[in-house]
Amino acid sequence: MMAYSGAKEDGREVKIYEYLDELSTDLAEYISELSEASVKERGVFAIALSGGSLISLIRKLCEAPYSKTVDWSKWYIFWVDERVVAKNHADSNYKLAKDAFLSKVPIVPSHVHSINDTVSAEKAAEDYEFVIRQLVRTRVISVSDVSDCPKFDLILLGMGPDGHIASLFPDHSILDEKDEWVTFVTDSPKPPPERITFTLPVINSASNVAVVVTGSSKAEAAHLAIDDVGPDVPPSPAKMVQPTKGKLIWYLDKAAASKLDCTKCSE
Ligand SMILES: O=C(O)[C@H](O)[C@@H](O)[C@H](O)[C@H](O)COP(=O)(O)O
Repeated sequence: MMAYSGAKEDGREVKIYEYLDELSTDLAEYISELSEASVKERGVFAIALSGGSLISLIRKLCEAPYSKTVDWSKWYIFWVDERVVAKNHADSNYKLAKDAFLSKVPIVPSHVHSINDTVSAEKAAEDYEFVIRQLVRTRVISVSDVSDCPKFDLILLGMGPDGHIASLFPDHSILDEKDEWVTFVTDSPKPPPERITFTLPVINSASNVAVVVTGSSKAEAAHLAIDDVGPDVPPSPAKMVQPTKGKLIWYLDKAAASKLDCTKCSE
């Protein structure tokens, strides 16, 4: 049973689940509904994945009914962030998604847009932005009418205990990046150090963003990102996820939600 689902004043929704199994069932249903709506509206579904625990939480999409009901041929896959390692390396977000998800559903191989793993982080970010530009031009990826940024149908994020999302880490100058769509870091505090990442303007231009957070190690970061903690606490990267026109949903398990202020959470 879901413990709590509440819409906040600013259009965000926070969903809290007693059991991981329920969270992942609901998440699969949510993704399949967005896919259906997007295919109906635009003929395609452009989704960007992160790495980490998120991937195992979307695994139900590979099972019935979704394995059969989702229009996989219309899916285009991107990575919100990627570690700059070979695609067959254990640290690769591509490999993680491929092994646990993409290889189990009939996605068209040419619709899977992973990074160039043979070049530097800087060049990989540049190449990836170029790929995205081409697909915006042909409207495989929609475009935001407010920011000129790509408008992904869905961006899926995890969050670290330090409040990072994608490869946007706290107190990093990358958080101020306004011009690039995809940028790089060579000093990630979470290994491996070299990564490429979507920038905040791209994340905040998406039609839908879901932040999926589980486990007690993330409870404090979830509280700081979701609750109103006043102007004295500098916003974490996760708090800076505020889609301009899109919809934001937080999917939390009970442990990750254990430090939220919300009074209704225990109802
Ligand atoms: O490449 C990465 O490291 C991920 O894309 C990263 O942004 C991840 O989503 C968070 O670190 C949460 O990871 P966990 O859910 O595994 O804690």
